[in-house]
Amino acid sequence: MPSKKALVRRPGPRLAEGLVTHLEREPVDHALAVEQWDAYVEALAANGWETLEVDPADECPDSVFVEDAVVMYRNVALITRPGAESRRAETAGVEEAVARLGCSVNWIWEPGTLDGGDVLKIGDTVYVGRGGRTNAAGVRQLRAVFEPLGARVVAVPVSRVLHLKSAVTALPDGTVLGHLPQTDVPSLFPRFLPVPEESGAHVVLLGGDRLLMAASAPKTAELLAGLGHDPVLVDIGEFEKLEGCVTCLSVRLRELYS
Ligand SMILES: NC(=O)NCCC[C@H](N)C(=O)O
Repeated sequence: MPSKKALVRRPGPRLAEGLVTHLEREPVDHALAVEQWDAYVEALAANGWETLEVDPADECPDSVFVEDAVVMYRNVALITRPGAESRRAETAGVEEAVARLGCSVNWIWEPGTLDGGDVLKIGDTVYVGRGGRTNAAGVRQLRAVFEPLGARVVAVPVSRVLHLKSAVTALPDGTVLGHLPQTDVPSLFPRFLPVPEESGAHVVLLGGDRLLMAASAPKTAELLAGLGHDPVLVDIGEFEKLEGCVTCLSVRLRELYS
């Protein structure tokens, strides 16, 4: 039976200093961010996910974006080496959390860099964005860890946004959702559905027809509802100011052995 656990990490006190690369910096309201994070975690729980808090990494402003620190394939964890130096200390607590859950653990090593936000899994195909945070050595190391387990790793150029999953994610049937102006090479994906909003490209599969999406993408939510999906909207505006998306605030663990 598939597990439904999700790792999350509470926003740290330095959140407002988080990195911005493709956006103008805007002030972050810390109290509102914490409220939005609570509501995000609550939405996961309300949809049957047991949420597990990773120990804080309070010296790292971006630690709330927990998905960048680990990539899961089945019950195998690949601890990343984040492309931004200020994020490297985030991985220790995540490594501890996945090890405690019984995952086998692998690592990206120097000179490789890889952010979890650059990895999109659709069945056994693992798309990896090669861009500002993930380098060629990181792609090679990811391939070496996951291909022997049966994954097919497809590297995808990313130049217009922070991470591959800032541009595209996928529906339960494998259709890739993307906002065309942000997607370098849409033809790399076998089924591609353009969406009308940048944040509409980000969905977290909650199970069944349910899709967790940002409240900032109402037109895409309507489009997807019209196609028989069930969008669950959460306001993550304070995290969007730091280039965060619904995907990056959790790591879902669906294939743990227990
Ligand atoms: N996977 C993600 O989309 N992560 C968002 C990370 C945002 C953070 N401010 C960063 O620049 O690393």
